Amino acid sequence: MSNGFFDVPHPRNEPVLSYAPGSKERAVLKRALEDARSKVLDIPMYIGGDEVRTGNTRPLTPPHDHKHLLANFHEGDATHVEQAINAAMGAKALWSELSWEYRASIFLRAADLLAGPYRPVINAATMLGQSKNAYQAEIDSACELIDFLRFNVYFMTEIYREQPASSPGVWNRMEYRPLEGFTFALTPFNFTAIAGNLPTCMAMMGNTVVWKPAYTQIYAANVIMQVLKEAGLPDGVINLIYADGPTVGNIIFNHRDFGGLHFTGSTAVFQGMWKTIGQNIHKYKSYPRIVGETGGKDFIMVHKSANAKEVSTAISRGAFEFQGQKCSAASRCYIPSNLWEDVKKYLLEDLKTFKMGGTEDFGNFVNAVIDEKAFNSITGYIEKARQNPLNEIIAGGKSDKSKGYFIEPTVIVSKDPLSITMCEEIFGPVITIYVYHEENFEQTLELVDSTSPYALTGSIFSKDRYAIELATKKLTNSAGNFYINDKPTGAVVGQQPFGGARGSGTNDKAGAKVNLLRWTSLRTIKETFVTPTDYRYPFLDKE
Ligand SMILES: NC(=O)c1ccc[n+]([C@@H]2O[C@H](COP(=O)([O-])OP(=O)(O)OC[C@H]3O[C@@H](n4cnc5c(N)ncnc54)[C@H](O)[C@@H]3O)[C@@H](O)[C@H]2O)c1
Ligand SMILES: N[C@@H](CCC=O)C(=O)O
Repeated sequence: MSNGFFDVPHPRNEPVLSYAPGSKERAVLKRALEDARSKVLDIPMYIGGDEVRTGNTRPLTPPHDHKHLLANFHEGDATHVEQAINAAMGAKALWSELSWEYRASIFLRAADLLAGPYRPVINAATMLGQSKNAYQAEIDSACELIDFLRFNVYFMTEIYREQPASSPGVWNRMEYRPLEGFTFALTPFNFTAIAGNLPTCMAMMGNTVVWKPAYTQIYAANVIMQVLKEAGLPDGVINLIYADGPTVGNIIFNHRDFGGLHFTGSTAVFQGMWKTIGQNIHKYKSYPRIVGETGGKDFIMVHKSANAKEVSTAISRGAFEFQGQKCSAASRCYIPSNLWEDVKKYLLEDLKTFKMGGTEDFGNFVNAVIDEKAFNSITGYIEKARQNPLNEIIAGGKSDKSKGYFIEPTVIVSKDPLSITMCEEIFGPVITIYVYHEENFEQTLELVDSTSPYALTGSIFSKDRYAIELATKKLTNSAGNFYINDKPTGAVVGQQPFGGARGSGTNDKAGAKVNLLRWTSLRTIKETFVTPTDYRYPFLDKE
């Protein structure tokens, strides 16, 4: 029984540890990396209370060292998708009726476990499984995931507090029910925090979940599941399965009790699923909620008044951190002719100092791309760009997949602002730069807006306030996250709610109250204290 209106701890962003040479956290993380490297895990699916091993195993290897075996995971098939749905449906009644503060406690405890004993474990898993260096793993798998859990609990209580007005003699109440049926979380490879956030924020609101991560993120997904179990998540609330996407989708999107999709991944996959859900709409008990955060072709737009060194630094970090595999990564840049020579000089100086290699060497700024398919796709774009006489590759362009999937950070300068690499999402360490005449700022803003179907992130660099205001207005719909004098990556939960519109998704802002609202179905209750007993209006017969 719960008697009390409880306040949850006010969330603060988890401090980012530095991993400086000689620091305690660096030593602990190094040990966690050694420990993880020294064994081969056997990773099951988690369905209901069971660890499910099918015997149909597939290997997991570090992208930067693909001959080293980290783990084998057990792949499932259609029967496991059915089992996961049944487990989610079976757990629903108890979970949805559990008082919210007990649900909240589980996720707050998970956050503290991640901030404490599991921090090196989940960072090491992300560094090895996804080839993310220590600094990038820390902001993702530790800090952002911890923030998602703590802030979402807080946002949940803000939602529950929102209640309607009541007139005299009446008490109106708003009840925040979970969605009917079960929900589905489909998560990408690139952020451990996103993989953890999508299923947990639905579960927090009282839903039960079938969760399918990208195969290339399973190594860290397994740690998330261990943390949730240790935090006390009851069996069947989140069911983690590994089966190929279309197999899973085919069963889930044909199920009468499918209640909602929480997706992050590529635009093409999202659009395909939306179409299937639309075609099947008559089969469902309710209209499923559909939330998808998808691709981007994120820009840096520079005004003639900008500082060249600031711009080159934003390119170095915005385009090449985590090998450009952030949906927010800068991949097209518009530089005025008066600044180009300086920006180019500083950028090439930076690139010469980049070290590329595995994640266990903390000096490497650049690591490997996620897998061979991504390697082939990205190098294919570079080769196509090389063949275009309007392009010049001024840095990088080489690659080697013999030990790991390494691609040099690549800078293409294009005389054609609509060349392929200016327009399409590449999702790798490649940026294309278009140098415009310094007096053509306004026309170039129009080009920025119309070049790509996406609208995820973008930056304006300028010292001129009029130019900043003009860009902010002209690019109103070009980005869901817009940055002034900063790189377009690195959104922080609670500070820059994240997501884009147009081809980049439904813009339901990860790590924000508006996102949690999608996972609840409101019931309005009106209670009348003195119920009328006469149908006549008070003065009906007094005329
Ligand atoms: N907007 C954002 O917030 C955001 C954040 C991270 C990544 N992304 C985007 O994600 C993409 C990179 O991630 P990815 O390569 O893992 O994306 P992806 O679309 O290939 O995969 C995402 C998930 O969908 C599954 N999947 C793939 N094809 C499927 C199908 N036909 N049916 C059902 N499921 C299917 C995958 O197995 C994976 O679990 C990029 O486009 C990037 O921009 C967007
Ligand atoms: N939220 C992250 C990007 C997530 C997508 O990959 C950022 O802001 O850089």
